[in-house]
Amino acid sequence: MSATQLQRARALTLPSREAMLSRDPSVQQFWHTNKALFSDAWKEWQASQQGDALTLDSSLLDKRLRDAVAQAWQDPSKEIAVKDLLQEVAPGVFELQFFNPERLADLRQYLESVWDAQIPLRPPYGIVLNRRGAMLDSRSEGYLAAPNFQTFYREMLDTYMRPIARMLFPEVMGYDTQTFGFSIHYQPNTDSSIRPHTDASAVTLNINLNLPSEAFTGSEVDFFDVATGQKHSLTFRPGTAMIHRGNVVHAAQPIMSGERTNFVLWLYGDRGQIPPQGAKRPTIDAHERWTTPTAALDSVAPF
Ligand SMILES: O=C(O)CCC(=O)C(=O)O
Ligand SMILES: [Fe+2]
Repeated sequence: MSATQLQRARALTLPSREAMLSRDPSVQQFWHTNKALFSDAWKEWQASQQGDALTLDSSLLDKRLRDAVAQAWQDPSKEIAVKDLLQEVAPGVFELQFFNPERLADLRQYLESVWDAQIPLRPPYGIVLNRRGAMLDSRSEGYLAAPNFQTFYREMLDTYMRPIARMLFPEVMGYDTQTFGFSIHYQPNTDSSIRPHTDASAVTLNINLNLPSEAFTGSEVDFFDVATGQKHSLTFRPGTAMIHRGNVVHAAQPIMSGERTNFVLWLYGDRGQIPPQGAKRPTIDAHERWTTPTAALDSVAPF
């Protein structure tokens, strides 16, 4: 009997961490050569999961957010109800309850099953290589191509993130056609921190996936305010998200105990464009904000 695509994908050996870090050409070739195989394997894996599979949909999200967003899509003049759920926790950094903490166990279990699938997944290595993270966007090599996850990923970006980003940062309008995303996982002694940097995004939504029972210490995210020279250290609570322009300098302090898991989602324009420095904040009608761009998704990946 011939092997299935899932079996074939599982039989492959992931490029070494050293090869990935040195960006050895063989690594890109590995992902490129096996792209269709991995895509088929994820479909096959998903089919094999039916029955005990979690329905990945907006029922995982905070109910108040879900209701306010649904109302704003119906009637954009009511978007203020969404804005009321956002708190500015540092200059230009807004916090919101994104996931329902009580549903995070389901989502995390899904992500565990993704690891158990043993299909090669490419970890993110933007600034540092995060060993227990995965690329989420279809533009990325070795991304999490399970179709139901992809539908959910698009919903997070299209239904939730983009209109919220446009409300807070109107200058991103038009620089928000393209998407990018990855997951990260910190734990002491392996991947524990990230140095100060800006993101190559117009806007970043960083969502925490820690269960209420998963306490951690350290791992504050520092946001640097260039205007005042002040540093604001913020701590994620389960299911909360922080949304900020990509050009805000930020860093993650070392995690001292426990673990932290987040989804990091980006929006930017075609060919990686971001709003020019000091871009004026245009006045945008609410009806323009609550729309989904029709531009084709390009295939440029920031890393
Ligand atoms: O630690 C965090 O949550 C922030 C991660 C981050 O800034 C990044 O991956 O670009
Ligand atoms: Fe970042």
